[in-house]
Amino acid sequence: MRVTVLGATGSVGQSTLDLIGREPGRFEVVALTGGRNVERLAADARRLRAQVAVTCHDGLLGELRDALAGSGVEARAGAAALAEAAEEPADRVVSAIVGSAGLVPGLAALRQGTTVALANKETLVCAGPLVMAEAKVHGATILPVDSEHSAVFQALTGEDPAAVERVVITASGGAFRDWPLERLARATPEEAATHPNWDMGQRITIDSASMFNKALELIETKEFFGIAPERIEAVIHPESLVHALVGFRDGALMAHLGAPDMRHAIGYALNWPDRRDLPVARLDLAKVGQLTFAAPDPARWPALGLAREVMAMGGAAGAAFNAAKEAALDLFLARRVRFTDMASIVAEVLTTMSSRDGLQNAALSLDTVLETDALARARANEAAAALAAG
Ligand SMILES: NC(=O)C1=CN([C@@H]2O[C@H](COP(=O)(O)OP(=O)(O)OC[C@H]3O[C@@H](n4cnc5c(N)ncnc54)[C@H](OP(=O)(O)O)[C@@H]3O)[C@@H](O)[C@H]2O)C=CC1
Ligand SMILES: CC(=O)[C@@H](O)[C@H](O)COP(=O)(O)O
Ligand SMILES: [Mn+2]
Repeated sequence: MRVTVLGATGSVGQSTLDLIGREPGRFEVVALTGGRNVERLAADARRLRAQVAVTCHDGLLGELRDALAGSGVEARAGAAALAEAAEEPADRVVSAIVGSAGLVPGLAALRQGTTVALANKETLVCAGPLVMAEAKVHGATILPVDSEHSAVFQALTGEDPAAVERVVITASGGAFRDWPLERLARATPEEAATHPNWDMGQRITIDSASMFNKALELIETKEFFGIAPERIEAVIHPESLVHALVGFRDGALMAHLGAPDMRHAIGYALNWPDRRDLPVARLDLAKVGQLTFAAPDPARWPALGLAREVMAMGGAAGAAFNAAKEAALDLFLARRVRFTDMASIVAEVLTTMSSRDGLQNAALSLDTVLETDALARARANEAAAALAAG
């Protein structure tokens, strides 16, 4: 099987390479892409005998070439090279870049009619209708890798979509689930970047603490499965063992359980439509003992309410929401805004852009999405400046 991994140096990327490395001879690695971590990219490209290694940073081409000298792996750099790598013929393209930067290369792969294993949820949040339409036109398949969406996909296999009554995705509650509300404003990036159950990249881990990750996932569920927003629920489940549940018209609720290990969802997408052995821990339910669920508190996690507003708006609202969230996260990481300011900034951007920039009426093309993304980042920085000015 020919495989390309976009975002190979990250958390999902490394879990993917772990699976690939366990089955020598089964996979032919076409392209691996990364960003700043040229050393890791080159080492993995050598070890797995990739045809091409690409860093998204033009300025790192020399470093990548040096690191690959004598290996036979071709070094490339820059945004265009990244999209070209995604277009190389492959049986699976794993889309695991973080942020809206994953949209263009993911779309490039879909336009080749490739089967894309999609971890980059931002692709669907920013441009869901466009991406799903392009996949259809080009005969491409999207397999969800986000754990909740892989779980829903598995629960739906063989079922009549018309019989689905609701979809429930679970949320751990992140780092601050049990913190007193008044302490949240003083939370540091280091505290937010500690997940209770999953070992993930820094950005998604902080998004779990703010619940922006689940907000993105509500939108991802709507766009990928075509389910009406009022039929999609998020429930707090601190153990992260039940990933999602699908409710049917007869009242049956089918749950997907598994250890919090992304190699399950990644392996499922690599092996689909088959199931093969995967090196993930098996749950001992007697040891697990009990599973707990609770309704999310809107005061603690305003991001969920914002996601509902975005789904109601439609148009380019998803692109603005995601970009404002990314910009607010950058500001939080730079310690220029407080943890709780992130939701205020995103809310302000949505309000401003829906009244001044016609967000909800935008016809969704790639250009509109990219323009909206850039504008929302600028608006988020304006909102942060206004907050700082008091
Ligand atoms: N981690 C997880 O368990 C899960 C992740 N996801 C989703 O998967 C995606 C990846 O997450 P995760 O693996 O945690 O992220 P990481 O931050 O660990 O990795 C991100 C990857 O993207 C690369 N990258 C960063 N910026 C750019 C850019 N501008 N252009 C091209 N490549 C870039 C990084 O390169 P480098 O590091 O070399 O700079 C790295 O390879 C996200 O969309 C996330 O929401 C979904 C479910 C679970
Ligand atoms: C593993 C995965 O899919 C993450 O998106 C996970 O859902 C994050 O955990 P939270 O439930 O805390 O957001
Ligand atoms: Mn998830």
